[in-house]
Order: sequence, then C-alpha cells, then structure tokens
Amino acid sequence: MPTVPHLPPTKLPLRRTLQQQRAALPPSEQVRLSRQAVRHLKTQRCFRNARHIALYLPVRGEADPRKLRYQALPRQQFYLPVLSPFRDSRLWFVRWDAKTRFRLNRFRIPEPYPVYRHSRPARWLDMVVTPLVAFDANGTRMGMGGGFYDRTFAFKRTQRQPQRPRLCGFAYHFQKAEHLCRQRWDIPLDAATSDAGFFHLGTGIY
Ligand SMILES: Nc1nc2c(c(=O)[nH]1)N(C=O)[C@@H](CNc1ccc(C(=O)N[C@@H](CCC(=O)O)C(=O)O)cc1)CN2
Ligand SMILES: Nc1ncnc2c1ncn2[C@@H]1O[C@H](COP(=O)(O)OP(=O)(O)OP(=O)(O)O)[C@@H](O)[C@H]1O
Repeated sequence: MPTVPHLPPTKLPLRRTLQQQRAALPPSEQVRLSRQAVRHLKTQRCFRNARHIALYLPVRGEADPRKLRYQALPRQQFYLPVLSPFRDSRLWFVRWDAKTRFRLNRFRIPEPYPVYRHSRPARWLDMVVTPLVAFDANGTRMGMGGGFYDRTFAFKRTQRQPQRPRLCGFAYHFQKAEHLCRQRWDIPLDAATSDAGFFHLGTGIY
C-alpha cells in the first residue's frame, strides 16, 4: 500500500483517514502485517536488550504487538498502559503476566487493574512500544489525540543521550507519512517498526 503523500492542512483529516483505513483492513491482513512487524522488532538489539517493555492492546484495527510477549526472552517483563486515576491524561504502566485481570477504560480499551505493586514508573521502563495513527522519518508521532504519551514522556525532553525508555512506534507501513508537523508538546519516537522493517528515527543511539 502507498505511504501518505501529503499532509493535509490540519491534523484531523489525516487522523480520520488513517484511522478509517486501519479499521477497514481485513482481520487476516491485520494479523499478517502485525506478524511481520513483530518479526522485525524482536530481532533488534535494542529490543533484545530491553528488560522492562511496555506494549499495548490493539483496538479498532491497530497493529497488534502482542506476539512480542508470547515470544519473549526469559528475563523480559511486559507492561500495559493504564489511564491514570487522577484524570491528568497520563499513563501508568502495569505488569502484564498470566495472572493480570482486565477491565475496560473510558475509551473501551481493556487495561489491567491498576495494582500499585505491579506498576512501574514510566522512566524505569527500557522500551515503550507505542500505538500510533501516523509517524514520519523524523520520529514525529500522531496518536489518537489525547496527548497521553506526550504528557507521560515529557520528562524525556530534558534527558541527555542515551535516553530511556526508548519509544518505538508500532504500525502498518501505510501509516508512515511524508512529513508531520511537530508540535511543541510532541515527544519524538526513537524508532518505529512496521511490516516494512525497523527504522531508527531522530538521533537515538542503539
Ligand atoms: N490500544 C491503544 N491503547 C491506548 C492508546 C491507544 O492509542 N491505543 N492510547 C493512546 O494515547 C491511550 C488511550 N488514549 C486514547 C485517546 C483517545 C481515544 C479515542 O477513541 N478517541 C475518540 C474520541 C474520544 C472521545 O470519546 O471523546 C476518537 O478518536 O474518535 C482512545 C484512546 C492508552 N491506551
Ligand atoms: N506535556 C503536555 N502538557 C500539556 N498538554 C499537553 C502535553 N502534551 C500534549 N498535550 C495536549 O494534548 C493534546 C493532544 O495532543 P496530540 O494531538 O499531540 O495527541 P496524540 O499524541 O495524538 O495522542 P496520544 O498520545 O494520546 O495517542 C493537545 O491539545 C496538547 O495541548
């Protein structure tokens, strides 16, 4: 499928178009393309070296990173985002293992019960595999429009290299845009994985 050729004048049409395109993918294509993206990411050194890794549970046709957990290395631990109960549009990250119990959040996305002793501060994760609607080669990320990932990882702005956690977008390759306008609150991705491969973005050192 072709990449997005031009950025429309505002973010909204591009967000809606790509969300619709994503949701319209036949389930067999979602599975096939997601499996390819998983294959590209799991062989990367930055992924194999990561111990504490956040994934997400896909909704409405999002690329599916769940197989990364089922094919994990023995020392790797996985986490899922949970909307902060303080309604401050930030994410908490809660351990995801065989015992995790789920509930639906206000966006109807399943999330683990926020058990405090199973949660890990965002800055102590090694890698965060992020959902996205569009991304570009500079690492600019467009999400669902809640600003959750940008607020949660705003601390990365003041870090020196090497940065932790690595933010790695996970998507279908048709979600790669030519150029997205970066807004002042946007926290760039360090990398992205799609069915077409793994891409180092920005200036991250791997
Ligand atoms: N699978 C998944 N989990 C995720 C995210 C995500 O993008 N995908 N998030 C990424 O941040 C967070 C949740 N953020 C979200 C923000 C907006 C909408 C959403 O559906 N927005 C509606 C309109 C919102 C409304 O109902 O008022 C829309 O886009 O139509 C969903 C999730 C945490 N978990
Ligand atoms: N660090 C921040 N502090 C305050 N407001 C922020 C911050 N980051 C983002 N926002 C606000 O969040 C809103 C949504 O931002 P944006 O459209 O970039 O979200 P998104 O990255 O697409 O969403 P998500 O991360 O939830 O998938 C913007 O109106 C922005 O003002």
